[in-house]
Amino acid sequence: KLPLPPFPQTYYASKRIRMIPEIFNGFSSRPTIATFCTTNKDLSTSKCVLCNTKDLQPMTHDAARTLLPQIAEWNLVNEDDVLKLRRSWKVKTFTKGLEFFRIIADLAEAEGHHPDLHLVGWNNVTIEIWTHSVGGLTQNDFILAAKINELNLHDLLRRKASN
Ligand SMILES: C[C@H](O)[C@H](O)[C@H]1CNC2=NC(N)=NC(=O)C2=N1
Repeated sequence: KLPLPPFPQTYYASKRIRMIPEIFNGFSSRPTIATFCTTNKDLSTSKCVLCNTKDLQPMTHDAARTLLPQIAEWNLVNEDDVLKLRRSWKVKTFTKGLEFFRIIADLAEAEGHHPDLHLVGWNNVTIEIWTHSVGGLTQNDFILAAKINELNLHDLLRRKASN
């Protein structure tokens, strides 16, 4: 395994980079040109692709770690070797939790990409996002997470306890 070269910003000059096999070894071997989102704005204004797109492969842990800073408050988890994105919120009431799910459902339907929704202990919402068709993470997951971060869920959420 070659030591991974540092990711100089030049790679993102035109927001299009040649996939470097060593870094994106989860992708098809031949270097492909892909639009690589470089800021949260890019992710939240991108569109999910169909998950049955040919050549869609799970991204490497390193690639996921590189993208993670662009989706504030989301965590990267590894469950039975499946990388997923996870974020939790506290909602004001159980029914506001269901309203939360409704908003997320409309977004997911619009994107054709769907999260796993959990509502536990009446007011704890957790969302997990991963691409089931590839058994791991793809850019779709980061796009959906970025779009969830742009939603104004203020009236559904409990104010953070001011410490
Ligand atoms: C064809 C269409 O893209 C697939 O059925 C979609 C639907 N929503 C999806 N959502 C997620 N998270 N993973 C998938 O693999 C997936 N597949």
